[in-house]
Amino acid sequence: MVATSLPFVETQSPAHICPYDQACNYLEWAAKELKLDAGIVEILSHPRKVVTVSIPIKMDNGEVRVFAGHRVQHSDILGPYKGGIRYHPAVTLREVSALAMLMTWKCALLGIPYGGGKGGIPIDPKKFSVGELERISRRYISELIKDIGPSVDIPAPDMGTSAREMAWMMDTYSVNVGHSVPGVVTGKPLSIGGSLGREMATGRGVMIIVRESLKDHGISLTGVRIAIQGFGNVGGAAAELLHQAGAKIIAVSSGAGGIFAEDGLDISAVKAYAAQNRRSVVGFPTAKAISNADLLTLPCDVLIPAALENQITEENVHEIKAQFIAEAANGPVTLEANQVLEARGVTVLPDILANAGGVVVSYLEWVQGLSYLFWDEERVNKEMEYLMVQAYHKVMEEAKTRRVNLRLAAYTLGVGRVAQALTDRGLYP
Ligand SMILES: NC(=O)c1ccc[n+]([C@@H]2O[C@H](COP(=O)([O-])OP(=O)(O)OC[C@H]3O[C@@H](n4cnc5c(N)ncnc54)[C@H](O)[C@@H]3O)[C@@H](O)[C@H]2O)c1
Ligand SMILES: N[C@@H](CCC(=O)O)C(=O)O
Repeated sequence: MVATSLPFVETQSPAHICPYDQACNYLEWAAKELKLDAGIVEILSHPRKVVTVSIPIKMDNGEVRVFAGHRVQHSDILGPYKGGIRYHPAVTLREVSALAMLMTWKCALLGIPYGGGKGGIPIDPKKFSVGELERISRRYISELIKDIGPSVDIPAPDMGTSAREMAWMMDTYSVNVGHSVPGVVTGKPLSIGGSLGREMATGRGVMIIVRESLKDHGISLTGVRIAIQGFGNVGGAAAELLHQAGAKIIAVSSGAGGIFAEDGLDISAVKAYAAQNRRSVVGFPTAKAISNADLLTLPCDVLIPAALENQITEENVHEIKAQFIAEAANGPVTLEANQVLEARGVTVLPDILANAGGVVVSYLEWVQGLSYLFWDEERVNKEMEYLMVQAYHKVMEEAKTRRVNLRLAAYTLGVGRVAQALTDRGLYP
């Protein structure tokens, strides 16, 4: 086992599976296959910088509350740290650290010039007013002014955040440094240098990877039965695009539960319903109610977990009936469950490939901003599709050459690129 202790004191993750240990197990697995030097693995199993700040905020009722805000910078060997900021009650420093590490491998796998980072605040955004969320976001980023920047660390949306928070963060950073710096975050609104196509990008990438994998198995998307856990930025967009491509979306869910329709859901109607119901799909008429746990075990062709990590574990893996699993979320399948699924012949499309469309278009947004030249949506989608399909084929080829499953293939490519760069750069001093 590689050392998985983080250089700070931290309470254990509330989930029984520690996400950071899980991330280190994946790294160790890839390192063994690549026969990496133990020193390289030791370096890569620790984040380069871990920052936790206090965020004191005056609530709407006048009360002062203090929140913790994390930013973990895992590696900048290949370029500036890159990764989203999550607002969710289950956020812990260990979770953010694990997600930062995943970003390093994801960017390396896609061949985009970034390292990996992640941020998070353990709050449920639904329980705060817009004004409170704005003050939290602005104070959080103002505490991180010295740690981020367009060539240092570039945040983006993740669970519980969107273009709105990115605009507040970009503005706060710009005001603090004294001039406008659009490149400090990606996933911004179009009005301040965002990219066309970014909002749907992660879902579009999921659709592309599912389509390519089905194609390799001689299956077309038409009529394929798909269940999707999570109906937010990623799950909602994936549902819409897969539905448009002819697939039958039989179930979707939000945090409080899901909905199921044997003959397929009308995704535009579900979207409209969720928009009116604080982004919840619960209670959608003409569909049956279903729990988030039962959604995962529905008989379907493709299962897309698009919410939290550790959803498919040793406990429920034997009940999973889908033949394809596309990890739209980060880390939804544990290593043990992954091995059981692979042994059963289930195709697991790993997160660092399947959900990379978001960071790819973040990269395209950053490139457009730096060159002061903005593209139409068709061009953005085309460039993203090219990078995603290219990465998909590289993973397939790697899996074939090494005779390993797709997750290990994706990891050997991602980890291998970072390890090579680390070796070439050498260790200072
Ligand atoms: N936003 C991006 O660009 C992006 C890119 C790559 C990967 N991801 C990953 O995709 C996942 C979803 O992110 P998002 O941006 O769509 O977030 P989001 O906040 O827009 O949506 C999250 C969805 O999950 C649901 N949810 C929350 N808690 C849940 C629970 N306990 N069980 C089931 N569902 C629950 C929410 O109701 C919502 O429908 C995360 O793992 C994130 O890291 C996001
Ligand atoms: N949060 C997203 C997007 C990151 C980005 O665009 O920087 C992810 O996990 O990939």
